[in-house]
Amino acid sequence: LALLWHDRLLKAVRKRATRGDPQSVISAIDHFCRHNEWAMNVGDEKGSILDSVVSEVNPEKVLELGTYCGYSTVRIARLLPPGARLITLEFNVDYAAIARQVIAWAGLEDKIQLVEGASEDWIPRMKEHFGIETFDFVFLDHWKDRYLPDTKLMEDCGLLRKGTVLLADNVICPGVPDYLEYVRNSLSYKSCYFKSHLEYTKAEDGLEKSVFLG
Ligand SMILES: O=C(NC/C=C/[C@H]1O[C@@H](n2ccc(=O)cc2)[C@H](O)[C@@H]1O)c1cc([N+](=O)[O-])cc(O)c1O
Ligand SMILES: [Mg+2]
Repeated sequence: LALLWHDRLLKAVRKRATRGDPQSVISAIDHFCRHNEWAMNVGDEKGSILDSVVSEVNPEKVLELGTYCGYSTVRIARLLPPGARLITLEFNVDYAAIARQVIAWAGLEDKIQLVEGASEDWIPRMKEHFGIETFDFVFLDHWKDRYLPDTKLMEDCGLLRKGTVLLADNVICPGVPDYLEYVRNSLSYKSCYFKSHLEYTKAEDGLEKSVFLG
């Protein structure tokens, strides 16, 4: 059933969005999720906060944990400077297949590398497999119980440098209490909360921006 729903999402994108126009892909997904069937994309309201943080950081190397349908992948990649690269990790093969088509429709394939597998397996391989020393920006939007262990894993693998920005979705709903407690109390991070709403609803949710201090 999930796959059928995702096919309807793809049809909506193909119908409403213009090939090669990322903004129209974003609007098409938001329209579908607001008027047809809710989905756990970061959405338009939190998405514009994401946009402003990405524009401020202007990153060369980006890691996204949790591609899902590729909505935030397209949102981020459309703002990246030429030559910048986004690696996005997706565990579910069905979601990955949808995301690849969404990314292709937006015309952003050459900026994005979608990797299928678990974050804990791929984070330790960023250097030898992708030649990545450190990331400038990380967007966390995957399983909520993985935010903290994966952040510690990125630290241990030396993938964070002084000034790397972590931006975490859903810090209120569904919530990531252990991650929040860590980044807000650790001396290695400067953290701040951007209050917003859960995608396509009136419930509170927000993004936590945490700068690694080295
Ligand atoms: O649960 C949520 N997100 C979990 C996302 C998980 C995604 O991350 C991938 N992944 C990729 C790599 C991995 O290693 C593990 C999973 C999974 O295959 C899935 O595509 C969520 C829930 C609500 N909600 O309102 O309930 C709202 C949101 O914005 C959410 O993000
Ligand atoms: Mg989310």
